[in-house]
Amino acid sequence: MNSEPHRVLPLNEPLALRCEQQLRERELAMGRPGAPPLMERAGWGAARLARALAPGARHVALLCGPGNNGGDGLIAARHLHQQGLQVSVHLIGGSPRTEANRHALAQAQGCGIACSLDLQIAPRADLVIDAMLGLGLRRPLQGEFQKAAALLAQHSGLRLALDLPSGLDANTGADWGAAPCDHTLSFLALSPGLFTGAGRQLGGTVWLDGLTDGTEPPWAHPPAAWLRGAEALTPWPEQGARGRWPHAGHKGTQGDVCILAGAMPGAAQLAAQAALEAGAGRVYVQGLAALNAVELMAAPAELPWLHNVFVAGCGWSEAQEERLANVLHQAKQLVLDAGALNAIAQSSALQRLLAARSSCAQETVITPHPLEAARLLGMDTSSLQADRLASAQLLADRLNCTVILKGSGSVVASPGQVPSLNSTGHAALASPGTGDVLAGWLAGLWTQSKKLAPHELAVLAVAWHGAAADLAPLGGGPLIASRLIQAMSTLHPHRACRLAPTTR
Ligand SMILES: NC(=O)C1=CN([C@@H]2O[C@H](COP(=O)(O)OP(=O)(O)OC[C@H]3O[C@@H](n4cnc5c(N)ncnc54)[C@H](O)[C@@H]3O)[C@@H](O)[C@H]2O)[C@@H](O)CC1
Ligand SMILES: [K+]
Repeated sequence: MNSEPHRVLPLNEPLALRCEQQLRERELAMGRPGAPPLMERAGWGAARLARALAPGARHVALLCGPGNNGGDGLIAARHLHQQGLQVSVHLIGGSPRTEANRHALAQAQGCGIACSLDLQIAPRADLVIDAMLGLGLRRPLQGEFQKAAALLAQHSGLRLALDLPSGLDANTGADWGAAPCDHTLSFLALSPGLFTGAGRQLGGTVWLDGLTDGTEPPWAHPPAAWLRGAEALTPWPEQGARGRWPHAGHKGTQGDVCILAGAMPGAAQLAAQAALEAGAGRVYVQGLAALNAVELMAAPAELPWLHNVFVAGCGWSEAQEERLANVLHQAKQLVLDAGALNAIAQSSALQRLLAARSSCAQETVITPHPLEAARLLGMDTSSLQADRLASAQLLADRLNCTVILKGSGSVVASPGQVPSLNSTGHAALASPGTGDVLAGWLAGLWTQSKKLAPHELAVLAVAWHGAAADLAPLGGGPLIASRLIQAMSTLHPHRACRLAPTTR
């Protein structure tokens, strides 16, 4: 069975993301004598998708680079020309540097396609295909490439990138000068860089053509990362969790959460409300004079360390930091955010305590945003953001815990596991308090779900958080944290199941 381009999101199942090296190995493993070259299949897939995305297009302009990415574009140009479209090819970066590109160029010219060194993209082109650079990107765009990217960014036609937006780093999502595209068609497998860093912003709607004919060998290595998303919610695997309370269940059977509040009461309140809505049996808050919801409870003076999931750090100031060592010693299951993370960043003793927790059968999930993660790693934020996957993994390995590195394409990393990239959510989530909601929601799920590992719970919570934002009526503005809790709550499939209650 021959593959064809299909839209990647929303996901039906976890999707393997492959680094450049794995894609190169795969290309070699798939090239068999007698089979059509992969580039031929890629160009054909690109032409098909171009027609589907812009069925009324009459004029297509292609920016083709000197490597095999340019070759994909030249083959697409040939097919589009043969289908009767007006096609103009702009050769960027000089003469072909690969045999396959040379062959594709000769074929395109042989069909009578105008291939020019002129950079001016026809303003009337309905569709512009970016085939300048793909996996072979090695440095920031300069000269002709930079000019072409600037023209592409300003063009009014639909923009389709082949394999990757030219200038986007496949492995890391670092932006080396790419123009944002409306669509990206990737070949063989998806790169992590499309889903984190600048990738979500630059790639637009992502499509995949595996270039398979059903006879390929299996991949030789585990993926570089898993792409996760709303699929994590559907088979919510834990009986009795989040809304699916057993028929004879009650608040005492669902598990409790304890939020350790700080100087800014709103943060703890949001985390507590989120834990409650996530389905925790009882939610205690310690350290607040007044609680904003009647369902929340003041924590007892003697904290029940063994039976609660604890959340520490939301709204903390320095005054709360001195209790952190005790929390790290005592809490069996612990979510650490914000102020707690900044305290740990400044203290190697606290870092050692945190790293030692897993050897005492204590589990921890930390939820840093990029600045907090950079402080924990002792690096600057831009270096951390330049490779979010690697940074999150380094942090997880160093602190021996599960890390949720927030931001565009949140990363979940744990020691010894393939990291995950989250595909749900958007910038409206970056409003004040949404991090507190995530920490509380995670704790609320965790306390009901003793069988799921922290890594999988973190994947689930992050996907839920983003999926609620994807579905909430936004009106274009930021998503207010308290409204996000409501959106997360109503998103749960069980809400719909209320119409047909079970007797289980
Ligand atoms: N790997 C695979 O399995 C497949 C690859 N194919 C295509 O082949 C592409 C990879 O081809 P290549 O390895 O030839 O790489 P590219 O076509 O991405 O570009 C490589 C060339 O660009 C130069 N270059 C790198 N960075 C530059 C910069 N910033 N400014 C100017 N020039 C720069 C390099 O020196 C090299 O000459 C993929 O992205 C994909 O489009 C497809 O044909 C099918 C399958
Ligand atoms: K490209």
